[in-house]
Amino acid sequence: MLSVRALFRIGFLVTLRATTVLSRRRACPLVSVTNSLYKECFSGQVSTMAQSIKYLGQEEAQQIDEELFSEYGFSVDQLMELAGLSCATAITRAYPTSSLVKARPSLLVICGPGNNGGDGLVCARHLKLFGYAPTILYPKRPNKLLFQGLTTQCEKMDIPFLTEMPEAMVVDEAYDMVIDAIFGFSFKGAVREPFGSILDVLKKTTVPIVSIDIPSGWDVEQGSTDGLQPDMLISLTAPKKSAKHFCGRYHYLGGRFVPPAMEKKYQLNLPPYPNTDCVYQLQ
Ligand SMILES: NC(=O)C1=CN([C@@H]2O[C@H](COP(=O)(O)OP(=O)(O)OC[C@H]3O[C@@H](n4cnc5c(N)ncnc54)[C@H](OP(=O)(O)O)[C@@H]3O)[C@@H](O)[C@H]2O)[C@H](O)CC1
Ligand SMILES: [K+]
Repeated sequence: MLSVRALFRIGFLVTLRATTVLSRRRACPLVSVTNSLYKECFSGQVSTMAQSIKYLGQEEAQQIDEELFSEYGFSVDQLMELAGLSCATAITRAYPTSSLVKARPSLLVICGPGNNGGDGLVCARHLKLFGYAPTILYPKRPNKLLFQGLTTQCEKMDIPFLTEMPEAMVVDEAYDMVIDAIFGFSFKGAVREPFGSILDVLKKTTVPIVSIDIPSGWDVEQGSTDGLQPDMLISLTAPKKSAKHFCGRYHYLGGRFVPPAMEKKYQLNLPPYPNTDCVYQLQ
């Protein structure tokens, strides 16, 4: 006899499968479909697994970030290493090298001027170790030791750096995908150069785009109707409100570093990461 708990578990797996099929059809807005499926299938204990993960506003995301440093004693490079590693792990799960079409699994990693860009540098380094061939575009580099160190590490790993953004057709020909590490949760206002032109090129490309934390150029809470439409989103710590408008195929959660007391204080309701995994597939 199957227990009630086992039945809930089976229902959960069936829902995940249905969600995957729907997402491959790029049904949009996907998340509301997903949520209604969850609501339909689950009432009770299991529903707390995915249904009630908190979607953070911009100020709350920045507050949590600040508190991790000031109250919990983490350093930026510590969290950035974990964030970047989880991004590389999620990408490896969604796009294993064997599934890519180019002779070499070539990725273009575009890094912005803040910590989201730092996550991109760390992610590129780990992807190289995982057997991919990343190339980095890092047009606006902060004058800080942390970012200089991350850049040196990539250079020493023979990861090439581009001096300018290639045209959309060149991107499609040369790379299997683009990793968007341009802006994260501190993005505000109209996009300034050189990133406006870079995002314009990205909107014309057809290869899959993987966005770290937020699709760059999207309002952190409202999303965007005419912005990037990434194939994959990797939310760090907890999804931001704009993630409700994500219509791509894969949504992962990474950044498994939140202390339980903080999770409780902000009622994040994070899902249970399996075993020692540093990522959790939300969709
Ligand atoms: N706790 C966590 O989850 C961690 C997340 N990490 C990652 O960090 C980012 C947030 O990093 P932050 O440095 O605060 O911000 P951003 O990377 O989003 O970008 C800041 C830079 O972007 C420039 N900016 C902002 N708006 C615009 C715009 N409209 N046009 C052009 N440029 C813009 C801004 O420039 P300023 O001139 O305003 O200074 C900054 O240079 C988070 O999303 C995660 O990816 C950590 O790695 C680990 C902890
Ligand atoms: K991004």
